[in-house]
Amino acid sequence: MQTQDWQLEQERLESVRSKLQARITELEPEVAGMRDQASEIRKRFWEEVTINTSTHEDFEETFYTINQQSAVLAERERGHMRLAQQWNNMKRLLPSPYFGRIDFQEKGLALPDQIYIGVSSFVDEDGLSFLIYDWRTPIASMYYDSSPGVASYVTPIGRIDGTMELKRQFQIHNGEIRNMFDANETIGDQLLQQVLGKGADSQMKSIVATIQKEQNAIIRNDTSRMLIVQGAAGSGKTSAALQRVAYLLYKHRQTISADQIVLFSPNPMFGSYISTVLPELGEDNMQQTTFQQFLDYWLGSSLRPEDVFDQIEYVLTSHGAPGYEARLQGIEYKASDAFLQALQNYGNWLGQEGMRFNSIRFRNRDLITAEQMRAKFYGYDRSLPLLNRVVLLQEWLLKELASLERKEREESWVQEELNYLDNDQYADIFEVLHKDKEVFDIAEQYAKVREKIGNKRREDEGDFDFAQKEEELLGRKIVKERFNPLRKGIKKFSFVDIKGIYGDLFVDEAAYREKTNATFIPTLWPEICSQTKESLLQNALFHEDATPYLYVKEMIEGVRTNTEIKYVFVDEGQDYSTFQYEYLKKLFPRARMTVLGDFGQAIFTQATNLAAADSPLVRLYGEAETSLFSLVRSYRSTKEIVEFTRAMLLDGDEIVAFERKGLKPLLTRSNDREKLDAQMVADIASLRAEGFDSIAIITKTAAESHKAYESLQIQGGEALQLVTKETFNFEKGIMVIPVYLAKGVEFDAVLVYDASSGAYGRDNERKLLYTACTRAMHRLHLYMTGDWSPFIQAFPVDLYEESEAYTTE
Ligand SMILES: Nc1ncnc2c1ncn2[C@@H]1O[C@H](COP(=O)(O)OP(=O)(O)OP(=O)(O)O)[C@@H](O)[C@H]1O
Repeated sequence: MQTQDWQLEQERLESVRSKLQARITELEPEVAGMRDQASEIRKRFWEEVTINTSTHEDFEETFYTINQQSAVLAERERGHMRLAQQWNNMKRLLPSPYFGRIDFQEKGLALPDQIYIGVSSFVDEDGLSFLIYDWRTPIASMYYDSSPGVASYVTPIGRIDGTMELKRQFQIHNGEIRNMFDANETIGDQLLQQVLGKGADSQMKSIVATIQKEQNAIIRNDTSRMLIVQGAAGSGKTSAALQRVAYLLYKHRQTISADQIVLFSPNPMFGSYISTVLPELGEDNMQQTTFQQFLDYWLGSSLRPEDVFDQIEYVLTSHGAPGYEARLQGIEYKASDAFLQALQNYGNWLGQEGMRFNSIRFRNRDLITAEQMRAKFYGYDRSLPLLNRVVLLQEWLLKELASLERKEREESWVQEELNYLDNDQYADIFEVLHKDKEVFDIAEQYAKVREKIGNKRREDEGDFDFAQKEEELLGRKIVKERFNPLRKGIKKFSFVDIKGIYGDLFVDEAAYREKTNATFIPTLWPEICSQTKESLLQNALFHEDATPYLYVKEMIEGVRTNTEIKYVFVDEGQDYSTFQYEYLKKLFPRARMTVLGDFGQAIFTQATNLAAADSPLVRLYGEAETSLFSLVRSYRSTKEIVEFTRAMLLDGDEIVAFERKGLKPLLTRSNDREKLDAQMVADIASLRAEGFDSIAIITKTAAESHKAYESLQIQGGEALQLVTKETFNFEKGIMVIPVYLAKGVEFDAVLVYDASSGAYGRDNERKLLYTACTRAMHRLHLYMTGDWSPFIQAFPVDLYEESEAYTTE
């Protein structure tokens, strides 16, 4: 790079920075002023309006004044937000205003444009010349998509053709150009090398300066209803997803806001890991949740749904336990398309027979029996959908209940309860009654009606037996209060016995076949049935039953929907079953979906292959509305680690390593676990000394994490953090973590605690080991006593180094 170029760029940088600084200083009082104004209006809101409701006209006038005042307030607040956002953007730009430049000669124009690209736009005083272009503008897409030469970009009014004459990358810190490269490649590897060579952080970073072409296509795709990304470990799926959120928020800033986007993440800790990316880009965070939180919310009060982590812990630790094989078959079947179809058929069957209801009981007797409900329900027109009939039944029940409530007032317990009211309670209710104008009106009306019906002269005030009437009213009130929970229950459909209806699926094979028309039934069905019933009996739900249960519940009670959400993102999408996707589709009917995942990391039994030709995901919205992207280049790990890890997968050949050099993975064995633990502690110390701050000891299960944590401490391991499913914050340091909780995150160095054939020998453990090893950015160590996992034994020996544990106690 010419010194002169460098100097010119530094001068331009200084000029842009001083303009930024000047604008920030200029806006500062305005921003503060608007804030004060808005809060002043808010404070004086009620002083400005006179509430007058004496006549209809006064009321209307009051109403309009309030509306007007709130419109003024809202406008000021919007103005303040816009200004504050501009101001914040400029402050964010100041230390490093841009990271890229392209010179673009548009066809037909005389001179090329210099386009500088940063995290947001900045326009010169003339209001026309862009000193910095936001990375999300159409013109900036060329920076990611094209190399110098013929280039074009698409705007809302059509395609613009021309030639890219220069493409330059910058690393700018605190107003100084630290590095500058002219790139021939789409995005020069040099800069990416530097970025990827850095240490892991407890928070993910934005990648806008080095987005790769194939990632850019995902970020900017705005046509598909369903966008599926299958990508190797470390290929930037999560990164692409987050920059995509920022892109959508920019492109649709007039119509959508961050809270209309929801991201499903694999565990709560992951939420903390990615929480700073969007704010770093000047955008608000989208909503974040886990599927588990959803299940707990919708099922939690009536049943205890097992969480996915307990399920996987069972799968990984209970081999050979009674019922294990059946449970495994059950997990697989209950996540399948076949079961979904069976439940839909079950819905039709229930339309004709077999609905179960809960009697409505009061004071130890049935007010309305399940039998009455069944008769009523099947008395409705059978061509009506199940759901409509349930609603009709609900309406009928509410009416019935109202008349039963009236009758109940005559029951002796009401009088008894009145007698038992102590003086204070009586006085309280009495007082309330007196204050309650409505109740007086009722008493008054009651008197009038009596007068009419009985054709009797209305008693004088003095004749009116207030004591008696009030006692009646008290009685009513008591019954009403007691009936309230029943009413609420009916409104919440508690008269439908969902538990019984779901349980009826698991009686025996013949019944199941009859109710569902199922053609395929797992071989261990009788055992699956007894396990499921047993768990329901204890008011618990296996994880694999939770979503199907919810599906049946909603088939009968109606689907809860959220029409506000416009985009749904599912990270680690391979871990969701067909059911879960069907459920998400129903829950968010107006949303577009982006699903990112890696079948190579499908460690849960209910996995979905995102990219398979018959993937249920493609069927969800249909092929025409679905786009499938594939990312094969792995950015996280060094070349040596990628070459080692991809050899674990059956189809790992297509994974491409990014050219970043490091040490080969190190395999350490010993016959003595204590000695091995001592070796691990010594290795951790030397990794720390080399400057690696984030180190994970990855175990297969939570149980093994506890054991490892304790024995490493005994061997002198200090400052270890034990990560469990309850850990919400991802912190830098040395952590002991089960592999399924380390999904999606990364560490400078990974130490696999036990890579023996005992730990990772079965076929379903291959992907677990792959997931564990692919968390490593710079160093990977594996330890074991006994024999190496067969997935490692099969490797060519030049993929790793070997050593014996040498430390002695
Ligand atoms: N274009 C890029 N520029 C710089 N860094 C990148 C780029 N793409 C990915 N990375 C980095 O690579 C690492 C892995 O990215 P990310 O976590 O998004 O991958 P992933 O596909 O979601 O991985 P996994 O499936 O293993 O969870 C991160 O450190 C990320 O910052």
